[in-house]
Amino acid sequence: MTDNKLDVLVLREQLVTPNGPYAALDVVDSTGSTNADLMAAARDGAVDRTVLVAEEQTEGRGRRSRTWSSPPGSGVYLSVLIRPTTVPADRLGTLAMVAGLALMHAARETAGIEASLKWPNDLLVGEGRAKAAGVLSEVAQDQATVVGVGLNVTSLPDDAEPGVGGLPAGSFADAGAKNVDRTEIAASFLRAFAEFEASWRLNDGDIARSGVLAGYREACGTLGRSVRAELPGGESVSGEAVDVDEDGRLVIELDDGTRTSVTAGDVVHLRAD
Ligand SMILES: Nc1ncnc2c1ncn2[C@@H]1O[C@H](COP(=O)(O)OP(=O)(O)OP(=O)(O)O)[C@@H](O)[C@H]1O
Ligand SMILES: O=C(O)CCCC[C@@H]1SC[C@@H]2NC(=O)N[C@@H]21
Repeated sequence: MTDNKLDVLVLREQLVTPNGPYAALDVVDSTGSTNADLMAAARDGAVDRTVLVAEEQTEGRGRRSRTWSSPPGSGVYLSVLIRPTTVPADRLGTLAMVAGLALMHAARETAGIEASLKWPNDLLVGEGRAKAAGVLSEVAQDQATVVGVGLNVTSLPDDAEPGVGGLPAGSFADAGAKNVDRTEIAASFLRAFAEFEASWRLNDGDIARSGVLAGYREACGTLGRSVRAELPGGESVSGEAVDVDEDGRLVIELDDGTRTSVTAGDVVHLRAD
């Protein structure tokens, strides 16, 4: 656990207009879920590029209604409200990939650790490929989208260990990062996210044209591995993960050489060797 708190003044100074790319940024001591808070704020008219950071979440949520352990002082839990009015609705989901890339950037810049992305958006660290961060992107109304990121800086306390999910929980500290400062990590992530998101938005959410896809493919440790994608209703698709396509789908090559692609929304679990 770290003793120091996130420094809201430093974050605002670096990131909030007129110097930085965000319109507003708050840090709260405790809340249920920063994603839930910004979803409600979006419906109440909160502006584009609003950021909410929490020291602790009591009802942190992961994808597919899973729980995200968010104990005080050991991680970065934040959400960003984006209103990309020119981006078609069917591309909004790819904002989560933008966040995944920004997580890679923050891991490299602040902790100097080796990390990779597990499709669609888990940040894995260390030799055991443990999950140190995840992304939850939710559409509020119209195009308003809340992108939430949970990142373990130090190990989760034993009693906060996540119970379900296919991956062990990891953290920057477990992966060998020293003197990791949560304010620095949050700032690094938010700077990178703003930069990648600006390009994504300028290109109407096209991940190929914005350069997001190229960066993502490079970072994606799932490619080249044998995987089993579990779909709703007990079905599954097994084969080699060979590509991520221009819509962000994972392309899987089956044993008979045919290819099929799966969307993040459809995959309940992705098991990789
Ligand atoms: N702070 C945390 N750090 C790491 N993992 C966590 C944390 N809190 C919860 N989890 C785990 O992450 C899961 C949510 O992530 P996700 O929905 O991506 O599932 P996953 O098991 O990681 O992926 P998959 O099922 O595709 O293998 C939760 O079910 C829980 O097991
Ligand atoms: O891997 C996942 O399942 C996604 C985890 C996302 C967790 C973050 S923490 C900040 C934001 N608020 C939430 O309730 N969830 C996201």
